[in-house]
Amino acid sequence: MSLLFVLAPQLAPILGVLMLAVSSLVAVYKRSTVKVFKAYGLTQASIADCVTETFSAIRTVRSFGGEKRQMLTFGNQVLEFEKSGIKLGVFKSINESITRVAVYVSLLALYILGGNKVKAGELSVGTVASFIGYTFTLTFAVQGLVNTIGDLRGAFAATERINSILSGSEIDQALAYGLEKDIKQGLGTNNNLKMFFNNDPNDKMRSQNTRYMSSLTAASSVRSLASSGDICLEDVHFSYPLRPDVEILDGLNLTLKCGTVTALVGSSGAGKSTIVQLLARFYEPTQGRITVAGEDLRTFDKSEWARVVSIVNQEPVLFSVSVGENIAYGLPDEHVSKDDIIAAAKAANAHDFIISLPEGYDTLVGERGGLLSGGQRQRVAIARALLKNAPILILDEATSALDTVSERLVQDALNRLMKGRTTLVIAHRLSTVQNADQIALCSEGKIAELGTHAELLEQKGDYASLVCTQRLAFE
Ligand SMILES: Nc1ncnc2c1ncn2[C@@H]1O[C@H](COP(=O)(O)OP(=O)(O)OP(=O)(O)O)[C@@H](O)[C@H]1O
Repeated sequence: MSLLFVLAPQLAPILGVLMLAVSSLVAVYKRSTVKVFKAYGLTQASIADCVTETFSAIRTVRSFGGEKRQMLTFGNQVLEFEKSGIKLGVFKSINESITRVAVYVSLLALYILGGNKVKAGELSVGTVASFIGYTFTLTFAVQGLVNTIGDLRGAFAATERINSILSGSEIDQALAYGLEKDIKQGLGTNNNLKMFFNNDPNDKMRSQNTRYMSSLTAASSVRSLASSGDICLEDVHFSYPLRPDVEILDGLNLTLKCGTVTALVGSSGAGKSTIVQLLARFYEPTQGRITVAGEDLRTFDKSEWARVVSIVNQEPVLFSVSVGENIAYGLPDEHVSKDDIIAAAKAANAHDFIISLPEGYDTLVGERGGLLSGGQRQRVAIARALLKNAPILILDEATSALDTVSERLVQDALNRLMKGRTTLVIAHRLSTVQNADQIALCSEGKIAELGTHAELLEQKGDYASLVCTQRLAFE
């Protein structure tokens, strides 16, 4: 810049005007495109959301014949995206045109003025030529800056959306810092993981984390407590964060004796799945506590707790990798040998169907395991749970969606899985829970009846009526 002033003090004011014009245009450009870029980013994100949601719940969509509705929603979003894209394009081209016109008009003025000065003998041709050369370079640099600022707008709009999601949820210390500790142990040279932790600017938060982590029960104790102690839900109250005024559990007490099977029954909406979510620590009780061998679960870090609890759901989620890799996912942080995978698959009654697949254990299972039948998916999930070998097992309506043959194979595999573990089974079909060591009937957020099948039948209470209703339904 100073070189330019030395070269041509007379032309510098023109350059100043030129720079001022371009800078003003940059400022105007920045302000005018914020909203348009934001709308463009949002419509793009909503298309992605729609696709992810549809494909992750494709069975539900199909079972309701919802394809047309999903296609309409997707089509509307594409049109919205097209509209906002065109609007953005128009904005970009108007701004680009104005910027270019301003630049070239300024250059024209420069040529005229420079030419006149040369003609009058005030400046040499060389000076004017170098001046114009520098001005060109500067102009293109400013234009590049304008374009970069344009791209940054899009990035800012996306960042704002991410921040609005992050700021809406509090950090779950038991999960976040347990996870951080876990990942740090395995960081090694993995730069993909390192980038999550290198830039923590908040030292205060870090010292809180350290205090929090040091108050946790040691990892080795978690497994031994879970393997040897009863699990007690003591006066547990719970409301979901999105409906804090509705009490789902209202002073619930229940003991799951170590190494035995407890069946949880009750009408729809009674709170059975909520109990599972609390045991898995997806949520914490709003009042009361859950203990294992007398230790409050909140003193365990969540990743340690996750290692000692296996959950097998009615609709197990498989990943779109091979069958073998899905089974090995039972121990995600370890190298699992092929022999261990096969042993788990055999115990889960899954080996025979797996070896009949086109590529055996290397066969890909498709998106969410969609290339396998419901019973096959469950047996793969059971093999995964067997490999995990967790002392606590939760079966959430694991056999209710199967035909008789599949159900027998799955039930057989489950019996093997349940052996020696503290198990909680949720099943609507009472025939599947009759052999449990105890049956708990959940009603209005409490355990209303507790005992063996025979004891509860004798009580002639709600459980007895449920059994009666289901018998009638089967007759
Ligand atoms: N994430 C949530 N946010 C708010 N309320 C919820 C949430 N999940 C469940 N509920 C409510 O909590 C209550 C208990 O639900 P829960 O799923 O525990 O019942 P359930 O006994 O397992 O029912 P089902 O046998 O039909 O699965 C229901 O009234 C339900 O509407």
